[in-house]
Amino acid sequence: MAQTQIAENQSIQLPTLFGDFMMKAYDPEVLGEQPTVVIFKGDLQGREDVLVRFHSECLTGDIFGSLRCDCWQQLQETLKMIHEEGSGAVIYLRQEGRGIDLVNKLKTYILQEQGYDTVEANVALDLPVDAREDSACLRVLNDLGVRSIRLVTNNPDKIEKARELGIEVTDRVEIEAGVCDANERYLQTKKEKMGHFLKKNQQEGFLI
Ligand SMILES: Nc1nc2c(ncn2[C@@H]2O[C@H](COP(=O)(O)OP(=O)(O)OP(=O)(O)O)[C@@H](O)[C@H]2O)c(=O)[nH]1
Ligand SMILES: [Zn+2]
Repeated sequence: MAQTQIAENQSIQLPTLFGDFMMKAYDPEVLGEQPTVVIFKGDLQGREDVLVRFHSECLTGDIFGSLRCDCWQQLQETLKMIHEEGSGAVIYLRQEGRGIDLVNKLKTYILQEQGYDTVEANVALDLPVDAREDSACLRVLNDLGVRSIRLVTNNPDKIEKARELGIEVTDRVEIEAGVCDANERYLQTKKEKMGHFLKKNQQEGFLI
């Protein structure tokens, strides 16, 4: 007979293309929002310097493999890194379009097709350039018992926001993946206008 008593917030096993992981979903704190998800490996209770990525939802990239951005490649690369290291976590935040939502992101894509860059397109539509709020990360890290993290990101703002939340970030792990024709301008804009630590480009190997 199956055990029907399910402990609150229990993790499930998630075998993936990248190895065996565990997964948990958290009820949203705000009604109507999507649950934050964590996919992780290893017993992280009390651990320091855990490899962690805060990954912002990107339906076009994460689900359909869009090459307009680098999200899908970053997600895959991080899961591979965690698997190789034997422990770590990806906190999947429901912040589609850097928090402006999918419909608005697609509107910005229409402007980008007319020549606007990713920042200009948001501004032209009177949308914030970055509307993300990361407090869910603290909730997840506390739940897993993680003491400090090595954050997988190229975004300096993410590190600063994490520290403001009280998360101890001991190091940054760079994650450059999947530069191609379709996302080169997007990456260049992240580097020039948002200060991302990005080096590579597809021809010369490095962004200028
Ligand atoms: N508004 C907007 N959002 C986008 C666009 N392209 C991708 N995104 C969203 O951007 C988010 C990912 O953020 P990025 O700026 O690519 O990277 P980051 O997460 O800040 O930094 P990394 O940790 O280095 O990946 C996802 O939520 C995507 O849906 C775009 O052209 N406009
Ligand atoms: Zn994306």
